[in-house]
Amino acid sequence: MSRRKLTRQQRWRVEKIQAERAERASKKDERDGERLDAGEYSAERPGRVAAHFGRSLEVEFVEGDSISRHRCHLRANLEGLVTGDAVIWREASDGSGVVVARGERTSVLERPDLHGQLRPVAANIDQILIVVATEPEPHPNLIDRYLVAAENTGIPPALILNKSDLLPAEGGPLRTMLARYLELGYPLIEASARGDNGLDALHAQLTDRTSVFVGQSGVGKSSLIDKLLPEETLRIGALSADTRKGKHTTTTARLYPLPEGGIAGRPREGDLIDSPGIREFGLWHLDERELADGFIEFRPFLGHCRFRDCRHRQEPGCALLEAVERGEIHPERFASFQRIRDDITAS
Ligand SMILES: Nc1nc2c(ncn2[C@@H]2O[C@H](COP(=O)(O)OP(=O)(O)OP(=O)(O)O)[C@@H](O)[C@H]2O)c(=O)[nH]1
Ligand SMILES: [Zn+2]
Repeated sequence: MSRRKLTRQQRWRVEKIQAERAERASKKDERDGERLDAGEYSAERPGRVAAHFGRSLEVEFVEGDSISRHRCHLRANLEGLVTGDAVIWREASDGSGVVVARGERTSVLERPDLHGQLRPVAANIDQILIVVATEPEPHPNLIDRYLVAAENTGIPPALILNKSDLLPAEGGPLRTMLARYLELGYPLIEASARGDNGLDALHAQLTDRTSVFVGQSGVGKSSLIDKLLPEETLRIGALSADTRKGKHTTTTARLYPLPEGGIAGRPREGDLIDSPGIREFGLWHLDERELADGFIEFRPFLGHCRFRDCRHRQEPGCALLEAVERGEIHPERFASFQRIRDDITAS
């Protein structure tokens, strides 16, 4: 494991300590309602939730090229804010603040909590970057699973083929398979966290958007993020080295500004939201209809089967089966759909 990766894991642990501090500070927060009325806060400003710690938040405030972060607490009636949320906040003279309102969400990523209930973990994400590599080789149907999950959130996905330095000269089976997704209209970027191959294309894909990286362990998400974020950005939020080793911690999703070319001090190019929970993004609570709808090339045929409750197995007049026959749906994608359906209906 790389040294920088350890640093990131420590940082996630440090967030827990911050959360505990915030909890202690929250008692003091109760007095702030009175301070608001007494006019001790600035006028209202737009901001974005950069991290969430128990009862307080870190709000990012962008003014021209300068970005500042402010520990904020919430007005009593504001609940359920997540990283990435647009907010209205007011700053106190000591740089802390209070969040007074939440903006509309354009999208939300959810995952199940300990009780299996879906909870939002991040909001206003513009794209899901699905990272794959030749090594580790993707599990069967893995890419389709990620694509379906992404389609279900309404957030556009793009595919990143990392470790392009390991691709055989003739391309190899993974690249051939990925060409199919390009035909379906999904953006595909070949990149390498070793060297600079594809980095320009990756930066272009990230520009003016809020992105998340997902993908199976070992494909190089951390390595790519290390390339995109300068060291000081990665250290945001780390107050001191963690001393409580081995303690289970819940970690918050974090919003990082991406500077142009990954170089500190350059203007912001886009944003990245990352957390272990987001990386494990998957197919939560999908039913068969949502699954079929997640295969974008199936959509024109859905609702056109002879039987309204067609399950697209062997039914006569099945519009999907006919589309496979005519070559309008790739048989591998259809097989993948069937396999995932069998998995989700078996559980
Ligand atoms: N050859 C090559 N190796 C890479 C590349 N990117 C990452 N690696 C290596 O692949 C291994 C896994 O990379 P990570 O960045 O830790 O992968 P990850 O996706 O973050 O894994 P998790 O943190 O477990 O989710 C490391 O040994 C990296 O050095 C690449 O572009 N080319
Ligand atoms: Zn059918």
